[in-house]
Amino acid sequence: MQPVTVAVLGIVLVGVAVVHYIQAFRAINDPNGPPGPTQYPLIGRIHDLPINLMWLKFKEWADKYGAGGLYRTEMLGSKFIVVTDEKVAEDLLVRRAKFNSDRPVIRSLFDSKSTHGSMEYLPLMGRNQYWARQRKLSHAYLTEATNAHYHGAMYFEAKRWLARLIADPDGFQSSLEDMASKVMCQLTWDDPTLSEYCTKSAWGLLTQMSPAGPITNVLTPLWHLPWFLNPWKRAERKRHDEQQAWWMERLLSVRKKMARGEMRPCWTRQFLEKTSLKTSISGDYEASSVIGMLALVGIFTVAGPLSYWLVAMVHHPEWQAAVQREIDEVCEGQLPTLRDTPNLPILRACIKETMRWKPNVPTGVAHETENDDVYDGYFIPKGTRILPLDWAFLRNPKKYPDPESFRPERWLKSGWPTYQEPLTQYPTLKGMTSFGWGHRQCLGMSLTQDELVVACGALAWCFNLKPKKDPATGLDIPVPLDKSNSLLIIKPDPFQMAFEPRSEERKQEALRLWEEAEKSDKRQRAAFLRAARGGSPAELFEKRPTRAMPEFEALESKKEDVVIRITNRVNPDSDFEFVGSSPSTPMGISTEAVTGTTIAFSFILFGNAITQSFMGVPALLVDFPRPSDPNFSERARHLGKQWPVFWAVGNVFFRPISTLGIFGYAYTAYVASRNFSGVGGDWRLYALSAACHLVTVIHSAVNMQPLNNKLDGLRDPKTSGVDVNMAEWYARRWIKLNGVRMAMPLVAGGVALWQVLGGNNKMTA
Ligand code: HEM
Repeated sequence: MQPVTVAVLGIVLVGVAVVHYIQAFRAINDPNGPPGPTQYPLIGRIHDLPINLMWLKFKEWADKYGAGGLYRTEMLGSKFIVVTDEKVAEDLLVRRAKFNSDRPVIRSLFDSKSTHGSMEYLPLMGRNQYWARQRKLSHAYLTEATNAHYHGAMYFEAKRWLARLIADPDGFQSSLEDMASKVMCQLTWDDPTLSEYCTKSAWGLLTQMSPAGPITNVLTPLWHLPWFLNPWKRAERKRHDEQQAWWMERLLSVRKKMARGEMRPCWTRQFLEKTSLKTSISGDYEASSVIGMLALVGIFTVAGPLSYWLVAMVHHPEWQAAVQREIDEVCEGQLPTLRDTPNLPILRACIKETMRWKPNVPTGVAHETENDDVYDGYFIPKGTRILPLDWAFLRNPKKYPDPESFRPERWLKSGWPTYQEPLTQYPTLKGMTSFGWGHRQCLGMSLTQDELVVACGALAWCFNLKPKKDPATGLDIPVPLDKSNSLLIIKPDPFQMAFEPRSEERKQEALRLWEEAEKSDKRQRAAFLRAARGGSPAELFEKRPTRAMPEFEALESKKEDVVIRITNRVNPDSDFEFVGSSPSTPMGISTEAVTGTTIAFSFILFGNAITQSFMGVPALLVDFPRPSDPNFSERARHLGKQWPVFWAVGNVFFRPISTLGIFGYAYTAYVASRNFSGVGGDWRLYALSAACHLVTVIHSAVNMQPLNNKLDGLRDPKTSGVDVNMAEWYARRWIKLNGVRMAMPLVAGGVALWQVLGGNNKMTA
């Protein structure tokens, strides 16, 4: 090629690229679209959005572009509407919740939205069937626990924490998280000793899902590198598999203890004993995930505000003193309990102000739109992420004058825009913007408020929270106000402070309370075990039917992003040990729907066969003459004419549904054999049901059809060659053979129904 030609081609190509770029630039910065920082094609605004303290940059843009309550931005092709005003959030996320309640994909998790049925992370799921049923279950369990004051778990753990702070004040940050974790481990598995691993596991998931976690959450294309070049995917596979195995091990261990009558009440027992019989939760895998996820989500969410409470109290000794005075007066020297909550408005105001001042999910959690929409004249395309920027809501100077300062009086004194009466009820954390919006609003609001009242109340009762003195200089070591990690749920960076018991008497009282609580707990546990082993109360808890759940065996699925392949043998001494499982149903088909429909088919076929054998054919044979009777030939011909009418429905309708029965039961057998979620039971019995339908179909074709032809042929014996004298015999033979078409669907449907209702499990329990 001539150099001139090359040059011309080069210029043309560059020209085309420039024109495309300009067009893309104009499109992305459409002057009729929502306001926002200038976007660049492909990258959007990724280049100047810092990974650290990202919400501050979002707020800076909010101040510049968000006067109308929202602005838009883009990151590597993902469109964002950042909402900066509560009213707009209300419009978009509550009033239009029907189509604005989906979640965006989190790239560095496998199937974060559960699109392919992984069913693992309720708060991250798309708006699908798994989310709906898990949300319902979580809501029910949390409400019940709230009403029962968490069965004393919070009081118990708060006392333990006070004793730990007295013994090791410098370890306060880890004992604080451990306290929150122990509360959740008690509620979920009645086992506070699991807290350490649970916290570690929560940390792993939180990091993995945060934009400031693995780079693949920001530079998403990296996630798609081949496995051998992809350290992020390999690391996530390991983390994920360990977490799922651990959750599953928890459930199996509860079931084992239940079998011995040794399991005290907790959510997992509640599920296995009661909920599993009536819920649509698909099985062990899903149950272990929803309960495990609840345990995880309740750790850092509560630990964050609790850490900031310490910061607030150290910086505001005047409010600390006010809280202490209130508690001393209201509780008359006792540790505060949840019954005191209405009488502790200053405590609640300081807790709420802490959460306003230092929100621990500062960016909010993104929703994703499922429809194209127009809001306030702006077009919002389907698939846009809507980010309710909590940092901006809580720093709105109109609603929160002097927003940067810690001012609990804004909740306590009339004249402040946020003041609300009665003070026995307000201030309350419930309904705060920090807990999100619409159909996805947080389910842990009551738990958070209650745990913070108990824990912060206990701290104020026992300690003066102060800066720590530097032993070298004798000066206060500063407690920073603006240092935190940058994960989705934040907490302050490690800092030092002092926990000074308010008096020697209080200190001794705190130690005594813990000693007493610990002894009483041990006594109760021992008494429960004794009763269980003695046989009587155990019967209250065991030998109840639990829903049939398949045991687990190795499985691999081809779809890398969906498969849950648990490879480590977590519990070698368990009867229930397993090496793998998959949560999803093949091709996303609901097994329960298939099995239910197939069982219905079986019983329809059974009903049809009964009608034919005991009504239909006998009716045709009423007063059938003998062959010697002069009317015989005419009557036989008549039978031949009636027969196709009688049998047509069988051919057109019942034979195809009998065939569908084979496929339906075969599918269920396959699902049960591979431990996909869905109905429980023994796959061999479902295979037996499929075989019954197969027998029916073959029997119909081989034995019944020739008789049909003969009966049909009675219409015109001369051409068909049928022996007319045999007319009644053919019909009676047909009735006899039809017995198989009655028995087989009955066996198939009966066995399958029995399995679905958990009968098979009762035998093995
Ligand atoms: C200070 C404490 C907490 C804060 C600030 C918080 C915040 C949030 C936020 C922002 C969301 C997403 C809302 C949305 O998408 O609009 C959420 C969802 C959720 N939270 Fe919390 N949360 C807290 C404590 C808890 C606790 C203690 C639990 C339970 C033990 C909990 C359970 C959940 C669940 C299950 C969801 C998912 C709801 C869904 O997707 O349908 N949260 N939370």
